[in-house]
Amino acid sequence: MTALLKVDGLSRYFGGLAAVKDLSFELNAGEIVGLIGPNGAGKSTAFNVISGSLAPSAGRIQFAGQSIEGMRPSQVVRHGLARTFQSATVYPAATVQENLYRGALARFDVPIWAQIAQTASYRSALRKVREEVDEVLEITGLAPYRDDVAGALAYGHQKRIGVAIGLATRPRLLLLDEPAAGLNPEECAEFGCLLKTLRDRHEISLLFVEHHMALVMNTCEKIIVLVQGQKIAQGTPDEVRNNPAVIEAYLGVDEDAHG
Ligand SMILES: Nc1ncnc2c1ncn2[C@@H]1O[C@H](COP(=O)(O)OP(=O)(O)OP(=O)(O)O)[C@@H](O)[C@H]1O
Repeated sequence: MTALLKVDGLSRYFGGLAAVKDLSFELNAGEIVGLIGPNGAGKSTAFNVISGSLAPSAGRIQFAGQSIEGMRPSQVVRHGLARTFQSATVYPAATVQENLYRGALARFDVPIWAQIAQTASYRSALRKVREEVDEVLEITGLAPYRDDVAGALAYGHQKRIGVAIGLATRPRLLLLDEPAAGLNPEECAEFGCLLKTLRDRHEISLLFVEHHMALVMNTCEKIIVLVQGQKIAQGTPDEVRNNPAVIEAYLGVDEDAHG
């Protein structure tokens, strides 16, 4: 099977600090993969480099057989790889629907002046994305809130808008940075269902960073563990859960075991 995403020897330094060091992994089409690790392990940096927000110091990134390292985020999105951010990153004063149009229009190279001037090219792009936005609103359960101002919605819904903006770019792979942060257990379980629906019914592969272990263990078939910028383990939830290096370095050794 050809990998959809292939990360090979990826490093990113900040001065002398190796935030990500020699990271290699593959994600196949249709997989849900979790990237976990303690605070400061390099997860967000890895996301930023893969999605084009940060240039790599070394290494290669292939997406759907094409080299994408060094591309700008807008180019990466057009190749079918989108991401969400830790903060909900919605436009709070815009309606839910307007937020999604911004995501959808990212696929078309319509400059901001053309959007303001409502040129023919902008209106044509809008027509194309209208149905797609409706579909994303349905998938994410946001359809009843389409005309509500995003900033006035509950936090759980705002997090969904972040995901919906990413989906509106019609990605083959969606990178989610801490999608469940701040959600209550019920919202978190619903979120896990949404992720599985995206993969099972809409053929979107997912790579996500998350501290919420129950969500990671219940949703991912493959987990990559980073500690201090380096991959220390990779495997199924059971393999990772039972890996002594992960238990010691990440999950923490049971204090009583020493007593
Ligand atoms: N722009 C930057 N300049 C300098 N150092 C940075 C920068 N971004 C990240 N770092 C450092 O790189 C290391 C990895 O940070 P990163 O945010 O990628 O970790 P993380 O695993 O996402 O952490 P968290 O779970 O807390 O979000 C940390 O030591 C951090 O301080």
